[in-house]
Amino acid sequence: MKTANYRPLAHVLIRRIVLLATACALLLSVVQGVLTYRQVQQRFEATLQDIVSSNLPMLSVGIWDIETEAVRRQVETIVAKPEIGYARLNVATGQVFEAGDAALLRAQPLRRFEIPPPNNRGEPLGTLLIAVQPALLYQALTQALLAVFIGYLLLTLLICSLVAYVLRREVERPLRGMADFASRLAPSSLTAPLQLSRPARPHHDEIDLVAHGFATLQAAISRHIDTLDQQVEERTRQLDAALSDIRELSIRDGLTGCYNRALLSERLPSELERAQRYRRPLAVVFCDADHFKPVNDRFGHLAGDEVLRAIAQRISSQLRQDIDWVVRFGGEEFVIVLPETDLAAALVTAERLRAAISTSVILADGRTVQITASLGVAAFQSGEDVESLLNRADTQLYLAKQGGRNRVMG
Ligand SMILES: Nc1nc2c(ncn2[C@@H]2O[C@H](COP(=O)(O)OP(=O)(O)OP(=O)(O)O)[C@@H](O)[C@H]2O)c(=O)[nH]1
Repeated sequence: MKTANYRPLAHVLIRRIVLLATACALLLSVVQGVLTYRQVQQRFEATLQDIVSSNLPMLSVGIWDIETEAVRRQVETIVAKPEIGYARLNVATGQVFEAGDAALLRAQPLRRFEIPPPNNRGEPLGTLLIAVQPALLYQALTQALLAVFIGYLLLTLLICSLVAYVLRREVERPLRGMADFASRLAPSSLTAPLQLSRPARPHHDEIDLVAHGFATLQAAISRHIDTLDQQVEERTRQLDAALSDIRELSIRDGLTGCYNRALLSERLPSELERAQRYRRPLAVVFCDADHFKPVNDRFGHLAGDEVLRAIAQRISSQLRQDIDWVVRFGGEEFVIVLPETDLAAALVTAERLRAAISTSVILADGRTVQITASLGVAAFQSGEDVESLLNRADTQLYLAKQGGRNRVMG
């Protein structure tokens, strides 16, 4: 998977939570700001009402008694309040008293209060115009809004930090651990356990389920690989056995179980090479059943086969196990290879073979077949090739046949 586009899930979640929380904090700040603004204004209004209700009666008395100085002081007393920026008293007689910052007159709407006569009967004695002190209002408003905004901001930061910490610990680290584990998985490390080092919890969650799924999958794959290994081992064993069988079939004669000519061609050259190199003796015997055709003619081909098997068995029984070897050269003719054997010893062996073959063969059906064999012996001569050696042994066989059969020549 491409890593360029990779962004940890916990980071995405934290980002979104921070954005949403900030938006919520801003929204709440605005709402809270509006409410605070209204509270501050109400507070101002109450203060104004308070000032007016405590000062209007005294102004009324002052105007009624025409105490100009007292009226002026009263107007100044009103303006001395921090909430009031400017006050102007228009008396019905035309007199004007004012105090405070006259510029505020144009800056904002004025609050107008009628001054009733002391007995509350008759026309108002004048009008009191009041302009509030905007700096104080703004200051109060700003402080309140700032407090609200900073409060929400700190709360948002705190909550986001906690959420980020929890998400990192509970989600990001285990997920990262699983991702690393999955990317490192290889056939050689299939049994390595997934360790997430999570704090102990009373219940399981999705991450535990995925980790458990990993373990189950690993075990299943491991079992599957083991089964495959066993199958491969078993198939290899069967294949080896089949190859061995095929090899045996390819080098054995089906009727007698002796080696065949293919094996002779393959193995005799190396026997000669070894004899040549180490200057060791080696002899070859050609053995051919005498008058075998009449055996077939008289007892039948299957009986002939039986006799051939008996001859092969008799030859093998007279030889050294795992040293000498017998080849069915064709028909009723056998070649016996005698490593580490000189001509004299080979002649002795051949004579033993002849004697073993010439005892009568009792067939499975009880009939008796009398058989003999002629044998020609040749001992390896230094520098000689396979063909020459076989030819010389064959010649000796021919001589044995010519000499009257049932004999050994060499
Ligand atoms: N039953 C059987 N007979 C075989 C087999 N191979 C060859 N023969 C027979 O062996 C006989 C060989 O005959 P010949 O070559 O004339 O030789 P022979 O009768 O043994 O006479 P000499 O070798 O001259 O003593 C033939 O009749 C073949 O049919 C075989 O596998 N089974």
